[in-house]
Amino acid sequence: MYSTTLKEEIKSDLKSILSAHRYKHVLGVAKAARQLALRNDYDPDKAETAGLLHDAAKQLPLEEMQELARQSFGDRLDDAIMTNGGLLHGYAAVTVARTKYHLTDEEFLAALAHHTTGAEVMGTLEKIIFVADYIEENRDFDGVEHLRELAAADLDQAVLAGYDSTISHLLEQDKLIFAGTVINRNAQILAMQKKGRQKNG
Ligand SMILES: Nc1ncnc2c1ncn2[C@@H]1O[C@H](COP(=O)(O)OP(=O)(O)O)[C@@H](O)[C@H]1O
Repeated sequence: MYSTTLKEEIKSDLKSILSAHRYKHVLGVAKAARQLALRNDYDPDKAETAGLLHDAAKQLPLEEMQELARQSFGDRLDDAIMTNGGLLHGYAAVTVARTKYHLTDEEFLAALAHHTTGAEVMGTLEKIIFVADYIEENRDFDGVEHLRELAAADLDQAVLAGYDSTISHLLEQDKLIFAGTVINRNAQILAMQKKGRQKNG
């Protein structure tokens, strides 16, 4: 399903539609996703393919992203997401994956959709792509090394640190913070607390 042939086809398509900088980032995310999958008992080819496709709609005009997102989500997305390409492109990538590559696996599509916003409940692949986007080898921001260390040790801690990094960065820049990110961060903390309680009996 997530074969070398498919990955090569996707890479060749992306190379022609993305800037060199974005294409390099995408290859970095695919590589990081593969490594995180191997560390977390997940299918590495599926994770690598999701890494390749996560930004497939990133450089389209907002109107095209909106049209693509509507094809998969109808009017279910918040206006705050629908009007912000930075938040919307992952949801638009779902339609690219479905229509261009005939990928229909729900876990796979959710990982594309939620790679920027996160979600209140995330499965392993969603977490892998969310974290890979921060830690891939071309990223160079304050705190990236710490995030890489967390990701190597504990995927859930890295997800939380990812939310924190985005929120801090937006605060520093006096930018709007999509409220869903704060809600999803709280849900991640509660899920980690619950898991800790279960582990400790
Ligand atoms: N909670 C949020 N509120 C507002 N903007 C956000 C939020 N989360 C991410 N963004 C912005 O959306 C854009 C896309 O983020 P992201 O998908 O992580 O980047 P990339 O596509 O480069 O990997 C970034 O400019 C980021 O700052």
